Amino acid sequence: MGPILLALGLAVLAWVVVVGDLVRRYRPVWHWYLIGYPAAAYRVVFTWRKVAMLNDLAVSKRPPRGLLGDLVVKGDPLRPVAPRISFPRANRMGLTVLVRLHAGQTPVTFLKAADAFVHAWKVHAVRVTSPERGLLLLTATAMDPLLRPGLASAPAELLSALIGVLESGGAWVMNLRVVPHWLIVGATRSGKSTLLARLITQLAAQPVALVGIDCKGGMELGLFADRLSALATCRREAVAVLSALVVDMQDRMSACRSAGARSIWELPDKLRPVPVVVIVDEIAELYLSDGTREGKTEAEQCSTLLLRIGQLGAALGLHLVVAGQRVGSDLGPGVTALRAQLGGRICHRVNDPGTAEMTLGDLNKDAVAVAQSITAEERGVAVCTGPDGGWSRARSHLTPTEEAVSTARKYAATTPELPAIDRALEVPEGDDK
Ligand SMILES: Nc1ncnc2c1ncn2[C@@H]1O[C@H](COP(=O)(O)OP(=O)(O)OP(=O)(O)O)[C@@H](O)[C@H]1O
Repeated sequence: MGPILLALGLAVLAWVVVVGDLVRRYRPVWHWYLIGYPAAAYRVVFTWRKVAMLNDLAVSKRPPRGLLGDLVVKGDPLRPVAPRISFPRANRMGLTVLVRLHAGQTPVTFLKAADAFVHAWKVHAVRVTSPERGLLLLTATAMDPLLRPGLASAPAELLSALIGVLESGGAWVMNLRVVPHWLIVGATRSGKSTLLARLITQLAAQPVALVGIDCKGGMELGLFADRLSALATCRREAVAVLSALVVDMQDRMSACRSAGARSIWELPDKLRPVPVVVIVDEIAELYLSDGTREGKTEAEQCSTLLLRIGQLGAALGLHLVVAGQRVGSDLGPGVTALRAQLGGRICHRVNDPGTAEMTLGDLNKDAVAVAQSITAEERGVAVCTGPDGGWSRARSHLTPTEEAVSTARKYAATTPELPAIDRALEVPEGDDK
């Protein structure tokens, strides 16, 4: 009887392990609710006091002094008291815990302890936010939701592009009406071009002019030439295109002034010029000087023109999306000034800490640390800023080049014409050597 029972027990155990593994792989949410959450909740409740003490989250309280007749009884040791927490509440991605702060405590010490929570609770990440004064919300994600991101959805709006999914499972949207200019950085093979392809695919169907500046000979943006209203493939052409855009910007300004409008969006439909999105691939190619006087002048011109569009373009329907492998002050002072105008930031894996710092450091130090921890395997993963000043890890939808190219071709006939730029790009006769 004994060996039969043992064999039966082992068979049941093996079955549970195999089924558990299958559920984890194919139904991760079920696995989380059935197995992951109870174990994590147990860890949160039973490790809370210890983690709080080790990370200076507990406050030392003096026990009440006792009175024994006329004598005050003293001498009890100080008692560390951890802040009170709610019972962990499960959600699809992980769990949340509310913490009631002791008087005098601030969220900063809890932010520093986020890593300690991750290890003690064996979860992927813990975010600390404060929904109201005196309360903290610890949001733990069980596993990296960006490993197998689903498809998010977002309402179709003019100048808005659904790029991918946020770590929270929500839609990652670049809405140029809300955040007019963007800086996208990432080392080689980190996912920049895929993201630009996604952006172009999303904007292609909209009544928007797309202008490409790709000084790597047009290798990247040239693929979408059918849907581009203009494409500059070298710095000389970039100066011509940007100068024409600045002239166009001045025309838009006068149109708004004479109609008493503060932006092109206040103009009547008939008078409203088409919005223009200028996509720059590899910003360094515009700013780095080759040592020649001509190169230096062109770099300075690009810097000044981009800055002008960044400063004045938003209300006039001129938007910048600037991408590059790295941005740093060595590209010249103009790049720091331009960065200040590019309110939207996307930082993929980068090779040097300086680039992550330059991209996100002026907005949020924690975001810099998260961007620096993106690995080479996490292609398409980035830290992006949100419209509310917050930030998140996110992953772009993988848009294959063929799909992006065929979408560009499909909407080629709707490409708005920008004659001023076409004229600027025409090679003057006798200058075609
Ligand atoms: N969101 C994504 N999901 C999955 N894979 C991705 C994603 N984005 C990019 N990749 C993969 O990473 C590879 C490199 O991406 P991409 O060409 O966009 O990088 P890049 O940063 O533009 O590189 P380079 O600077 O060399 O052009 C692509 O071939 C693609 O397969």
